[in-house]
Amino acid sequence: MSRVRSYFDKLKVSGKKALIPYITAGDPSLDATVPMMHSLVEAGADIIELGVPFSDPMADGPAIQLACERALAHNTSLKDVLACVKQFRETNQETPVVLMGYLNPVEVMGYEAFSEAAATAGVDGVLLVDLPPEEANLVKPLFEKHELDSIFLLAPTTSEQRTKLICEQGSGYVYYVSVKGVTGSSALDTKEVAEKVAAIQKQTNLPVGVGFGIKDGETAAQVAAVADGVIVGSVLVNTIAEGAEQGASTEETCQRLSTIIRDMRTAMDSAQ
Ligand SMILES: O=P(O)(O)OC[C@@H](O)[C@@H](O)c1c[nH]c2ccccc12
Repeated sequence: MSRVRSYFDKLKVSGKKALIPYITAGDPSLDATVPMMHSLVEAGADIIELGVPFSDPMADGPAIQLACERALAHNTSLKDVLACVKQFRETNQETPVVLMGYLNPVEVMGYEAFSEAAATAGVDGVLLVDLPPEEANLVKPLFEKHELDSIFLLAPTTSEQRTKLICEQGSGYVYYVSVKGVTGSSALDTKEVAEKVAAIQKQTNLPVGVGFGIKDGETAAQVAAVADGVIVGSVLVNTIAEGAEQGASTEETCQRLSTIIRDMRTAMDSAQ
């Protein structure tokens, strides 16, 4: 069984929900990425979504677009991102790492070469925003061969039929996007999320993670009450950006990220 699935199973036994932070690799620097990953885990993160910077991140709002720009400004490549995962794995073999990005850099590296390199580095799952499940057979056999989970997005507008297909094609977990729009949005409707997640859970045994618009302990706890995982990106990425503007040290930025994650962890656990 994949590290992602067995981690979710373990959480279920202890009655906890997964807290899944997203950061963009290479932002503000490549050197800061691995220390930030470790800090997130120490503060209570369960799975890390590591963003592969891309020049045209069409599903991302301004916060993550700028993070991609900062990372690309010093030439962070897919190879660099994989090197981060490898370095992270030197001292952490438990925390699943999911690469989050767009198809183009993977295509440039080559699907086979990417799958092999990702698995060797210690990546557990891959979410390619612009790879629709209908075209997943391009890469899925390779991901399976290398024991990489394929994670797909479900939107509020996804039909029941397509939800079924996504659940069949996906592994590890499915990602329910809580609102129409881009990352960093603000209007999350917990009631609507609860209904959608329940409908998805009827279709699949895969854990359902929810992301978009979760920015504090309160929203994290509300979502944790109705889903298997809580995914949080822009609030962390904005904190990283602020630190970079103020000339904060990596340590200082790590501490700020820890505070946010710790608050969410506490709120999520006490609400269970
Ligand atoms: O930023 P938010 O609103 O907290 O949502 C998480 C999201 O950023 C992260 O999962 C993510 C980063 N890039 C993406 C692209 C598509 C879907 C999801 C993502």
